[in-house]
Amino acid sequence: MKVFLTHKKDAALHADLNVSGSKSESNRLLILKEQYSNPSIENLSDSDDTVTLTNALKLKKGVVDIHHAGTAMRFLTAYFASTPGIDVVLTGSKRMQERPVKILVEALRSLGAEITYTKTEGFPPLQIKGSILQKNQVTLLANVSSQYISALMLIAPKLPGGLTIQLKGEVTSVPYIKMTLGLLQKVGIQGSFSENKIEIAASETISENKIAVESDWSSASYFYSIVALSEAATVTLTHYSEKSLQGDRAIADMYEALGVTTVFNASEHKIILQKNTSELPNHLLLHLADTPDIAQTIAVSCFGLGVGCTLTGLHTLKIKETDRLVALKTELEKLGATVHITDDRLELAAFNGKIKEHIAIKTYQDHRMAMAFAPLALKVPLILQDSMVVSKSFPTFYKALETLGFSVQFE
Ligand SMILES: O=C(O)C1=C[C@@H](OP(=O)(O)O)[C@@H](O)[C@H](O)C1
Ligand SMILES: C=C(OP(=O)(O)O)C(=O)O
Repeated sequence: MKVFLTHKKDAALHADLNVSGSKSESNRLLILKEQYSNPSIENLSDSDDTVTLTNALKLKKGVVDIHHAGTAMRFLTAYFASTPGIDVVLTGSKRMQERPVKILVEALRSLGAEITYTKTEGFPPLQIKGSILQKNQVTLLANVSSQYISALMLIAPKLPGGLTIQLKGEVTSVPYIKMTLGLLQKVGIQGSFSENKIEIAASETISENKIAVESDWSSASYFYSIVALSEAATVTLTHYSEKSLQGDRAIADMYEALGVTTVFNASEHKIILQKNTSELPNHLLLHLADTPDIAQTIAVSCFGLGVGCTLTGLHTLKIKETDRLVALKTELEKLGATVHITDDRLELAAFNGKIKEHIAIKTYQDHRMAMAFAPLALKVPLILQDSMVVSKSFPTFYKALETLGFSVQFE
């Protein structure tokens, strides 16, 4: 379904919005809860990826289809492989079958897991027979996806001797590993992460029985972009705090340079995004290896603001929901941009022309393509193809746009 987006002239860009819980935190807590029957989770993400994982965790046999959900694929591979009685074929969407999983499968096999590929070596679907994994040391490559490492960390405390994970190569998406460790520690499991070595102690029980998930900072990024592209705006978002387990909280600091000031209201757990009038840079240089999910938001904001940017550390973008580097270049250029990409960086030339109107942006089965481009409707009427992809992480996204005065018409 296509959506036609414009912003209603003179509609006020002021709103209080409720964004649901982080899908990354939620999916980690669901795996812990399945293993320990605790904790109960407040502000659970309403994303498709979290619903998919919740349903998949009820299955013990047969085909388990996790659609587009990368964390579900990786976390379940480890969880199923380490759980006796499980006998499943774990599969996903066509794209999921192109997203590599070999590094994780080999790490689990080295611990004693029974996993075989049913189609293509190195990729889902996987035939998994669960068993108790007896070993407690593993080494794996850390420069492809941190999800492999988080997957091992989440099953580690249930292994008889805990787990020591040795990381090889430059570690990517580090805040997600720290988030996993932070959540384990929050529920009373002992662990450490320093100098490429992660140690997680075995634990029969956990100490916390209730955890509130902070709302999703990757979802918040789209409101930063909206405020940045507006003439004036104040957007309040609930269930956020200044100190976060989510690396994408860095968006608050990054957008200060793009005209958005964040006020942290600690007592009400809110953030208030306000348009500031500081002068924009000509060119922005950002290294995003810690925060890959906000690269699209930033590239589109910069384009709309006429700011050039060099975004580096993007080597993981080509194995996400789509090749995000190619998708960004193709769609930004339709609007008039000049974009240069390599394997791990994107260069956008400062654009001072007129953005092309009524362009149909392709979303490539990628929720973040739709949500990253939507804020440009503040500048020009815009069409998003296959618009419902947003539900992977943010099912109420278009409702939020309407609250902010956007006209949202589906066809
Ligand atoms: O662990 C997680 O929750 C995630 C880790 C990141 O993936 P990579 O480690 O593959 O970069 C991120 O892009 C993804 O959206 C969520
Ligand atoms: C990459 C993402 O998710 P996943 O890897 O979990 O599919 C994302 O949400 O941007």
